[in-house]
Amino acid sequence: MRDIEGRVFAAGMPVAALMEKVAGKISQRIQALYPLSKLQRVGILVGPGHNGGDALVVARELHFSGYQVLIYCPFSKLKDLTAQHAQYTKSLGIRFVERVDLLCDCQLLIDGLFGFGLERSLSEPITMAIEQLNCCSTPIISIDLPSGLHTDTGEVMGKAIRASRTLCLGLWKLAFLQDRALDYIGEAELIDFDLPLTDIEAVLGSLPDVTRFTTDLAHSSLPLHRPPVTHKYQQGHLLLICGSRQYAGGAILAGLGARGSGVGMLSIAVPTSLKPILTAKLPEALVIECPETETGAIAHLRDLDLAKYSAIACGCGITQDAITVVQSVLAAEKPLILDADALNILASLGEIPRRQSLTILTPHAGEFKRLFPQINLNNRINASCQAASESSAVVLLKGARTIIARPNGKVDIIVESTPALARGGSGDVLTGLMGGLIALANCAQKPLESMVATAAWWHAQAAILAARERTELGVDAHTLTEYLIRAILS
Ligand SMILES: NC(=O)C1=CN([C@@H]2O[C@H](COP(=O)(O)OP(=O)(O)OC[C@H]3O[C@@H](n4cnc5c(N)ncnc54)[C@H](O)[C@@H]3O)[C@@H](O)[C@H]2O)[C@H](O)CC1
Ligand SMILES: [K+]
Repeated sequence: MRDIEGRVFAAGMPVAALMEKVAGKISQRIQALYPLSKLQRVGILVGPGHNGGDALVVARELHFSGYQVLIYCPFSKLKDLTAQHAQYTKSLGIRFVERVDLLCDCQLLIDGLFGFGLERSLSEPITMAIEQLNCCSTPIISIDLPSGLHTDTGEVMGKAIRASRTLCLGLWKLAFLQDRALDYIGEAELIDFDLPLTDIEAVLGSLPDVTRFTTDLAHSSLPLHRPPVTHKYQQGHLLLICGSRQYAGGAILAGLGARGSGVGMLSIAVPTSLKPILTAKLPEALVIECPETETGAIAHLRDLDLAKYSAIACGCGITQDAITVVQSVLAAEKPLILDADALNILASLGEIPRRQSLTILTPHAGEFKRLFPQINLNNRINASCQAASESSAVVLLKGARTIIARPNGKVDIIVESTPALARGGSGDVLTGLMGGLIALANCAQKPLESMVATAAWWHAQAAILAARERTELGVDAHTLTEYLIRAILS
């Protein structure tokens, strides 16, 4: 953003004019959210840089609209433009308070302490003030970014404002896509202020590396329409390898996820003792019974011809005893998804083999650390990219904001999701669903890599819809599978 605005200023746009335009939009939005009829007293937190300048313009606009405005600015040295706005707001008779507790009876707070210019950890007295403000129950709207968060990593630099809503300016900053920042950001909203596309592209490239994966993108790759003349083997054949005597449920849920994908044929390889239950739950699937280890895991894949499948998904409920199975699928020349204990087995093998075909790894943070112990997970976006580049696999890192990184550096982030998915079994559903989509796409010779994000988007949308109808408590993994089709109808 610093480089983009630099180009805009160099082209002749005055800095003050841009601030006036941006802050004008912020104050309009605030007035729409909190009209004068609802509340009158607004406290404004002003920092030393241009984030503080934005806040002072907002203070002036709200003052002229009839709000009672109080300003708290605990800095003696302000940037020039900010200092000018401070001088003018004072001249208008807007009250500056010395102590943060004097804002406690405000009905709304606007946070303009720091934006993307925060460059080191905050210290006293600011940290103390932030702590006090976070304890008031007053709603806080942050300008650009909650003050105290690092704009890229989302790290809390000492202390950070816990906003109820954040108005992000111009372009989404990376912090909005980092799990650890989400508690501070509250509702996230983008305020557009007409940055020229040529300047954005000059800095970020025409296809930015990081993409927010949206409904439009998903719909462009969902295989919603079939040719009028086709047969089941032309609609993909997925081999799911899953389950153990200990974990039968993972196999069933992965199977139901695959069913939701619309894949033409579904084969499920399970230990012998699981055959009756899988046949009962998924009558359409071909259930392949495999010899069992003493512990009830799949011992090996018999003489299965792995070449006949369009994709393989392996791992749900297999336990760490199914080592031979994971070795066999790694050697198969088919698109392969590894999840759950297949990832733990892969980690124990010590090395991720290079494969000719696409490999997709779907770890949560714990599995990620076992697979890539040398990669620091502090910045989830960078960590996923590094993992994808090192392993030559597509890495899907599960979380509140699931990240999908490709070996070529492209990253998709699922920006709409729900904590309802934090529940046993929901990952198994995703693996089955993704396996089905990859099998379909491979059979239709469509791009495979975009299907990973499409599956994650679909899975999240189903959970959002289910949570809306049933609350976040009502989205068990089995119920989730029943919302898959409904999620793409709406
Ligand atoms: N293009 C846009 O998006 C526009 C954004 N605007 C707003 O400007 C800020 C960024 O302004 P900038 O002055 O560069 O940075 P900050 O206001 O975030 O603060 C920098 C200021 O603070 C000092 N500082 C940094 N770290 C610390 C610290 N730990 N403790 C104390 N002081 C610190 C630093 O020295 C600077 O003086 C952006 O977020 C938007 O809100 C424009 O208004 C319009 C265009
Ligand atoms: K801020």
